Amino acid sequence: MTDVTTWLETAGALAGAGGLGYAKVRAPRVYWSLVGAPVTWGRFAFSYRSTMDVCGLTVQPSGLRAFVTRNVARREVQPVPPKIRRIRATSTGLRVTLRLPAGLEPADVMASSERLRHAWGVHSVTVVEIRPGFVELRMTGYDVLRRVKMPHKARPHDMAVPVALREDGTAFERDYRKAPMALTLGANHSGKSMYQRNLIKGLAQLPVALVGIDCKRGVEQSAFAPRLSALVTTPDEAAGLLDVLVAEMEDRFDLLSLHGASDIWELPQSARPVPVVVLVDEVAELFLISSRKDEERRERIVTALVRLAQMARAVGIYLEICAQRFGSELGKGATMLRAQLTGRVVHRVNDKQTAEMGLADVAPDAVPVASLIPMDRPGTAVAADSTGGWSKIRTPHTTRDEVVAVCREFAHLVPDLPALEPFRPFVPAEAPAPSPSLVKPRPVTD
Ligand SMILES: Nc1ncnc2c1ncn2[C@@H]1O[C@H](COP(=O)(O)OP(=O)(O)OP(=O)(O)O)[C@@H](O)[C@H]1O
Repeated sequence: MTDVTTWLETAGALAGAGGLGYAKVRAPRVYWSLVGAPVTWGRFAFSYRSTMDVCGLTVQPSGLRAFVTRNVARREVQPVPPKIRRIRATSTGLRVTLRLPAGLEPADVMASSERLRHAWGVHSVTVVEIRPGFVELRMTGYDVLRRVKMPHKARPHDMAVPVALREDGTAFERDYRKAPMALTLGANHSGKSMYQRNLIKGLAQLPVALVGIDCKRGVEQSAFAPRLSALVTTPDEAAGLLDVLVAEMEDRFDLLSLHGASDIWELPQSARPVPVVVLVDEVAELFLISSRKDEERRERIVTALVRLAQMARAVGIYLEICAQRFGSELGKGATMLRAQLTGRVVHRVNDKQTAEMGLADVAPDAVPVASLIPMDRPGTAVAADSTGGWSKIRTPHTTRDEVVAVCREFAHLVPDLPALEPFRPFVPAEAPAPSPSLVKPRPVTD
């Protein structure tokens, strides 16, 4: 058995010494498919039992099984590892489904993931419980977050948008029906706008209304105007828009009670109002005030945001809030609002407290991971949800022009929402392509 593993590794090393060594660095996906996958598969298949044994992931067989092995098969009784139910190679690694024997729990396998990673020589091993008694080992053969390529099948659907890639090679989806309100934190240049850009690219293709609040005078969101139902760029305008959204929420609640429904998704499609996603680029701009006379506006904004965050899920109004920090220093209402934002994505932060603001209440284990995101990896973040689960993700690098093109292509999906009409951004007409000149050029020497 060991001979075959060694042979496979030697074959891999020989291939690596030639052109494939270059592929390992420049095109890790190609290298993985040609060399990494067969080598890892062989290593896994031939060392599975012994690796599980040394990692403490075996149990003593049941009395009957031990009896049969000893007396019928006449073999030595050995500890039993989890049964392999399925092995699948993907473009980024291997997926193995294991049935856990009585006496082992998913946490035992998770605790050994680092040892398994070294034993099989892969980049990472992530353990996911897929249903009671079954876990999936997701191995990646190389660092998939170095150059992010989203899986082909990842497409926006229902109210879910694949927005980034997880460390285990799967797509991270922002699902508004699972986590209706979300907070994205990160220092300057950590990749928050790139995250929102990817989100807008996906949302633009769905039948939803997009509302932008970008108090950086619209520098981030105004380019996406063709697909926006509303855009405001100053705190004063934001206060007006939020009042309109609260009124819209109340009207929608009246509609729900008329139909005896508790949620817009229970309404028949013909009566269902269109979902609205409100994207706030930098929430601190809405909280901060420069003079006493701004206090009343701030109070209005914060009250409206808190009311929307608390109740608007049922009527299909969702908040997507970005901030550099989001602590009590922003003033009254900040922590109350933060507590309502269940989905959390934390990019690189400047201090541990900011990571704690985003993650300590939903996934405390993830705080050290978020604090250690390197500066040269913009777009990398820790995404957590209220179930206590979290994963390391990175957004694909998407240019503004790509998103603008998608917004133009799907501009016809901007829904008819009369209440938002006064906030509809001005969309400059596309410059017509220069038509071919009918005048025949003449040489100047004539
Ligand atoms: N996933 C990514 N892959 C590669 N580069 C990225 C990624 N995300 C962001 N960047 C780059 O990092 C830089 C900062 O990104 P971005 O503007 O999104 O950060 P930000 O957190 O919004 O910053 P600020 O708060 O200053 O607006 C940009 O040059 C962007 O191209």
